[in-house]
Amino acid sequence: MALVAGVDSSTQSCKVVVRDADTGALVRQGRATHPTGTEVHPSAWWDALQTAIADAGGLDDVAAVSVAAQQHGMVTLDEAGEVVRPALLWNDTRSAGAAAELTTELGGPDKWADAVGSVLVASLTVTKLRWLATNEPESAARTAAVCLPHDWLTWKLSGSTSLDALTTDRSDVSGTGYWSPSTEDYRPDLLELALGKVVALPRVVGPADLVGGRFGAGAGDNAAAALGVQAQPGDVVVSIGTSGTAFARWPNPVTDGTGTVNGFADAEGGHLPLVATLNASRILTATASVLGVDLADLSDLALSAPAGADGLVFVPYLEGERTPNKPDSTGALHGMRLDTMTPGHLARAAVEGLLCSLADAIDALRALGMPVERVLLIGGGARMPAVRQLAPAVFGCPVLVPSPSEYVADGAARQAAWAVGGADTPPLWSDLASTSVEAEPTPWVRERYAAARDLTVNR
Ligand SMILES: Nc1ncnc2c1ncn2[C@@H]1O[C@H](COP(=O)(O)OP(=O)(O)O)[C@@H](O)[C@H]1O
Ligand SMILES: O=C(CO)[C@@H](O)[C@H](O)COP(=O)(O)O
Repeated sequence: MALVAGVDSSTQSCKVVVRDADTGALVRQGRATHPTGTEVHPSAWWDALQTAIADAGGLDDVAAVSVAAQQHGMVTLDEAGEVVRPALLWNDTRSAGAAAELTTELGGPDKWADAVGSVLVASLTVTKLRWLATNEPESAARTAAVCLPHDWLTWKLSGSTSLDALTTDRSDVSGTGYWSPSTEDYRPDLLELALGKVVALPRVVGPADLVGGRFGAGAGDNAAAALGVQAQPGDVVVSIGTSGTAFARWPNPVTDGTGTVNGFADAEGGHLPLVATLNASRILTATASVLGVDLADLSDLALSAPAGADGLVFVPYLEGERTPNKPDSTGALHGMRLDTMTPGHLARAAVEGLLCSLADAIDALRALGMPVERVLLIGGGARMPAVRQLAPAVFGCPVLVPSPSEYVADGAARQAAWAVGGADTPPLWSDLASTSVEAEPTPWVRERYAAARDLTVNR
């Protein structure tokens, strides 16, 4: 029995799974936590990976390992391969001004969408490079190479210290803002526009390539999740992690000049139009903390209140927001009355606010012509019964909830199995165990949310 391993180095933690390469059966797994904050030294990811690997019983017996990770994080390396400064993560909004500058300099949002598949917001790596050039010119001057979290971890695992050995994959590089999903080429001119110079970039390897004899190409975490749930055309995957995302596999590059949908590539040679929000599972943890309850009690409270929380609306922009692009926004509570000031109403409004923002994301994919035949709900937040139960009511369609698993790490493991097997397509692993959840649609919940979501103030 050949074994493969998959890693998910995500925002809040690192997870490692070891699976049977032929059947996909889970053999062992491990995890470790990441530091909080939106600026993290990559060595913390490396330490967490070592802990998670040890927790998973080591990787000596696996044929291949693939690393998937949070997207967009800016990892800067000097000539010697040393990290120049802590990475700015996807949810760090300090480069919002840089995004606006670069947008103007290229001639507007459509120009960026055409060039790199996405309209610029602070999440994209290229905006972080402009921020670096403007605010830390000494660090920018020392920077000899730029890569992403999964590129750096794969390189470190390989033991290499040469910048020439850095590799990435289509799915993750498509979120940098200096690679075109249409031509599948880097745009060094855009890198130079941002950073003031061209630096070394990872070589983009194919989805099923093996690097250094033992490492898969790796992927952005959402593309890996699509591999992990074995997403098919017509499926929309909704993930509730630190970020909220909705994405679908699609054969052609997608551009959306409004900036709602990112035209990313996937990890199978196709494309992955994706909507991402800055606020998702932490809406739940923050609300539980305010109420002084745990997540299980928050779920019970939410289910104890009526649909629509009697008009209480929670606009969940607690960390600013990326979609819609409101980096300086704060969240808001609307509809506060004596009778809606109860823990149950607040819990309900938090869950519904989260789901309404994701329903908007699904609608944006639909508006670009993506079929929504099945909605698959994954990520840590999908473990909450209230989220699972209310999702079909808010989304207005049945929702498939795959049984809890680390789908990003699973997808990375499936990629590793693909690389080892050498077939044209990833191996078909056994069908997901999942539950279909249905509920009577509650369109008024979304109408009320739509009326409130623009009523926010900035920090
Ligand atoms: N039962 C649960 N109910 C609600 N939220 C949960 C539950 N279990 C985990 N979470 C939340 O899910 C998040 C982690 O999910 P995950 O998908 O691993 O995120 P990420 O990939 O961003 O690190 C945490 O914020 C955690 O609080
Ligand atoms: O920025 C994006 C997608 O564009 C996020 O989805 C990150 O990739 C972080 O993912 P999680 O840690 O929340 O899973």
